Amino acid sequence: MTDDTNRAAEVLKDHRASIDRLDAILVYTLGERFKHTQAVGRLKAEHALPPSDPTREATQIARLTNLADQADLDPEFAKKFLNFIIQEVIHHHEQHQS
Ligand SMILES: C=C(O[C@@H]1C=C(C(=O)O)C=C[C@H]1O)C(=O)O
Repeated sequence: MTDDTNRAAEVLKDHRASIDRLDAILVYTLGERFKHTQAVGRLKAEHALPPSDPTREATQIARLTNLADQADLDPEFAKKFLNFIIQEVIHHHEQHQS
């Protein structure tokens, strides 16, 4: 291996260590978010509220799109990602009500 290749391997290792830490943050963050949404689901079931709230979702999408812009994250990706999570939450809420 050349010095150049060795340096590249070190840089790659450092990036991957950061990626692993960030992935852990994402997983723990999602775990905490789902704890709250499950509590919301129980509350909605107890009070006969609908599983989804399109007005709240639209507010969140607008907020996240704006944050994504500031964070150099593709806003379309941020939107798709949040929608994906929200659909899972709504599915949980439907299960609470059945
Ligand atoms: C968590 C809620 O339920 C649903 C899920 C949402 C979410 O995951 O952020 C937002 C709105 C609702 O469609 C809520 O009403 O706040």
